[in-house]
Amino acid sequence: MASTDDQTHGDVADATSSRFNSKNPRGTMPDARQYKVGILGATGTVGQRFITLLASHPWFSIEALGASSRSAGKPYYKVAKWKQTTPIPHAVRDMVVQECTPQNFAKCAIIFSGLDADAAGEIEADFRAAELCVFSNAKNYRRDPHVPLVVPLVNASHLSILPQQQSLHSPPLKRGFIVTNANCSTTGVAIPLAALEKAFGPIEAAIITTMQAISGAGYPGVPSLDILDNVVPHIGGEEEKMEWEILKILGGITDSDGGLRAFDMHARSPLRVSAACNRVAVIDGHTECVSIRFQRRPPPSPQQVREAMAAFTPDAQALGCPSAPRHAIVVHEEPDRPQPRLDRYHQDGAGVSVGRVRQCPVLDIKFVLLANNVSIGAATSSIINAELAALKGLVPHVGDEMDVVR
Ligand SMILES: NC(=O)C1=CN([C@@H]2O[C@H](COP(=O)(O)OP(=O)(O)OC[C@H]3O[C@@H](n4cnc5c(N)ncnc54)[C@H](OP(=O)(O)O)[C@@H]3O)[C@@H](O)[C@H]2O)C=CC1
Ligand SMILES: N[C@@H](CC(=O)OP(=O)(O)O)C(=O)O
Repeated sequence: MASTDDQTHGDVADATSSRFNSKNPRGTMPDARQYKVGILGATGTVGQRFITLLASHPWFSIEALGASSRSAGKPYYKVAKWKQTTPIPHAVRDMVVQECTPQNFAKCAIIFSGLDADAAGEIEADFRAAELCVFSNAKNYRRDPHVPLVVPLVNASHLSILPQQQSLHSPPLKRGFIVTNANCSTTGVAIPLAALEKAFGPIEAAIITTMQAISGAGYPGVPSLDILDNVVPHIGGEEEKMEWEILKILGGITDSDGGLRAFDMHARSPLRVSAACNRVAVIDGHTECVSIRFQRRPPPSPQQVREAMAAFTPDAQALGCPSAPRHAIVVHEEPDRPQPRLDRYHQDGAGVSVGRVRQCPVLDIKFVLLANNVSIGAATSSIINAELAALKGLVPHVGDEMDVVR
């Protein structure tokens, strides 16, 4: 079982828990220089979490903030409806919010995007075309055949498609790219599924029922009269995203006839996924009930599943990404865990909590998971993706020659 030695509970833990991976302690940088980063959608739910997490990041320093023209030109503290449990970091409080144009972010090596999907498509494409490295939370490019959809604790290897994305761009790019992370519910379930496929081989079927927090809908999100005392059994487009994104994330990359590399959508061992998504009256933290069937017969026992999940060590941890959780999956023995209120800020929301691992009388195994939708479901994943890209030499410092890094 994963140790819970560093476990802390409740919202206060957000401000106090030890954040950075001890394998790569604070201050250890790939090349002793900080990367300047910009945040698009900085005033929103995900943008605020970016700011909180990046304020003390050992490699990244916040250089510029962007949002809509409603906010541009004004000091950050005046336009952000700040909902984090810690104050706005001093260094960004008075920063003037910019329009989201590449010129305003020219000093940045890395761009984190928490843009509303209605705006993200065009803006992120413009930033990539301006040779900026974009790490996006928006759904717009997740299905692009040359854009990696990376859950950093699962498929960091998909970053290897980036040179192809750059060479196919018109005109070809030297440093700009887009990396997306997944839908928040997708991210939560992809991590234990990846752990189990690594230990026991292909999973054939997954049936997932989500109970998703209000913050998943951004701010101000779902009206209180719709969600208080209620469960809403529909989140537009969510089920389709989960059923599709899991296949891209858990699939590999193959070489096709034309010499182009392509995502194989878990095609060699087809996985069928059914998702049912519900909005519940929880502020942060998506809970998911998952039943799975393995290809292998006989399937692993619940105890073997618990042990495999607790032992799962993703590349991001082994490589020393500072924001990777110490335990990718924390396995609970208590029959009433995980719970959003108790478990969502464990490890600063960077891991997944799993409990109630038991036999499923219809498929093989069932369990419950909890993932912080705004942290590992959004901002934390983008940040670890950028750490991975930096470690792999894919993110040059502004002003560096590209042959230094490739
Ligand atoms: N919340 C979550 O749990 C998750 C969210 N996501 C995705 O992350 C993205 C951000 O979500 P979230 O933070 O919840 O959304 P919010 O609605 O809270 O924030 C949206 C942000 O986008 C900015 N924005 C809106 N329109 C424009 C525009 N035309 N030009 C420039 N900026 C604009 C807003 O700026 P302003 O304040 O000026 O209006 C704000 O900063 C979305 O794409 C969402 O789907 C992904 C996973 C999880
Ligand atoms: N739809 C998710 C959050 C989200 O914005 O997802 P996506 O980035 O896939 O649109 C939720 O409501 O909880």
